[in-house]
Amino acid sequence: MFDVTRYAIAAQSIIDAGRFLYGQGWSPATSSNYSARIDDEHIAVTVSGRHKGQLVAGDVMVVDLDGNAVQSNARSSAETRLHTVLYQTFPEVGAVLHTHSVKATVLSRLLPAGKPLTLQGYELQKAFSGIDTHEAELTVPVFDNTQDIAALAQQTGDWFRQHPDQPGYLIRGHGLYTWGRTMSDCLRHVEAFEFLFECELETMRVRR
Ligand SMILES: CSCCC(=O)C(=O)COP(=O)(O)O
Ligand SMILES: [Zn+2]
Repeated sequence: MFDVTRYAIAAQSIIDAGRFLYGQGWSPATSSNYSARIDDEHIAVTVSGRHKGQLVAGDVMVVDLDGNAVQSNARSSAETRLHTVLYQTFPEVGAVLHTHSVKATVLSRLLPAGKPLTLQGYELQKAFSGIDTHEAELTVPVFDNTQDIAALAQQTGDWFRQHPDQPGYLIRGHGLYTWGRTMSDCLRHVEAFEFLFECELETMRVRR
């Protein structure tokens, strides 16, 4: 069982995040999925296929950390396991956001296969929790897109267990996953990534 008040707070944070992310153009149409922790065993997560700019309470449901629906007949996000693996791996994670922006999608397609995106020298890197200098090196792995979400969950879990300080990853031609202790930390991380992706794309354009 889960606490209903905690669920309501988590669901509202997801609804609000959807309005913001859709408004920025980072979660068009039914793309993207969002979650927020309720307790050690449960998260609130978006129902699959819902428009993320128009979320209402019925578009958010509860799953356990194995991705099983709790007190709901709805189908949770097709990518639920990409969320649960992060909550299982990092007990301090309180929210996970997956977005489908143009910049994340284009940049992930331009990066050479098998190489992560390395970010260094940007003052804005300090927007990420735990980073206090532009000299820090952020490594953003790029996983190939797949419809085999269980396999991708395994891959991402394995990578982040080895790199627990890195705040997100790209899926090629698909989008961004990032997380934080709170929903507002997580939203800040999405914004920071978007700024940095734009800088990287602009740098590539100028260097061509
Ligand atoms: C229309 S986008 C294709 C699915 C996807 O990548 C996504 O983020 C949304 O899937 P969900 O099942 O969470 O609605
Ligand atoms: Zn997606």
